[in-house]
Amino acid sequence: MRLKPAVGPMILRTAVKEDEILMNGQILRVDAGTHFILNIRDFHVDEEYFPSPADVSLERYNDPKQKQYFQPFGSGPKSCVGQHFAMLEMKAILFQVLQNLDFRTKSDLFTLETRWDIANHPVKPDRFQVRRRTEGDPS
Ligand code: HEM
Repeated sequence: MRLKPAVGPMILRTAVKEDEILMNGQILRVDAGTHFILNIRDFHVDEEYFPSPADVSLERYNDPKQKQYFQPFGSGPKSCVGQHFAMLEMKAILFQVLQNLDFRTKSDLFTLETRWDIANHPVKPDRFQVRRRTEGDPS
């Protein structure tokens, strides 16, 4: 969801009124009606928000800054209405699948080439080795 956000990666916004925003240390004047295209993936892999961005670690989300900039569902009043349902559904499915099956792949998630149609998926089919877990396997 961070390295390969499932949906997007662009979030679109339009300024409803004239405003000023701080960008790269400079104040930028914005006219009403200005369109913004925000790339979620770009800031998900920005060193400034996510140190060592290629590393996968759940500990990241104990850090308030990384938690704030993790935006796979967008944010604000136009964010994804299905996000809580989607999180529950994904956790339930992953729990069942990972409890029973062990997946191995030679691919590196950071460099794996993917593209977005509606959802994000690998450009080339990937090869996974799948094995049924047995009792006593390391989790
Ligand atoms: C992994 C699953 C999902 C991801 C990553 C995802 C991601 C997103 C993103 C990035 C947006 C744009 C948010 C923005 O502009 O700030 C969005 C909008 C939306 N999503 Fe999802 N979504 C997911 C699942 C779902 C599900 C399960 C539903 C419905 C049950 C849903 C319904 C919607 C709707 C209706 C919007 C438009 C909200 C609006 O414009 O006010 N999404 N989603």
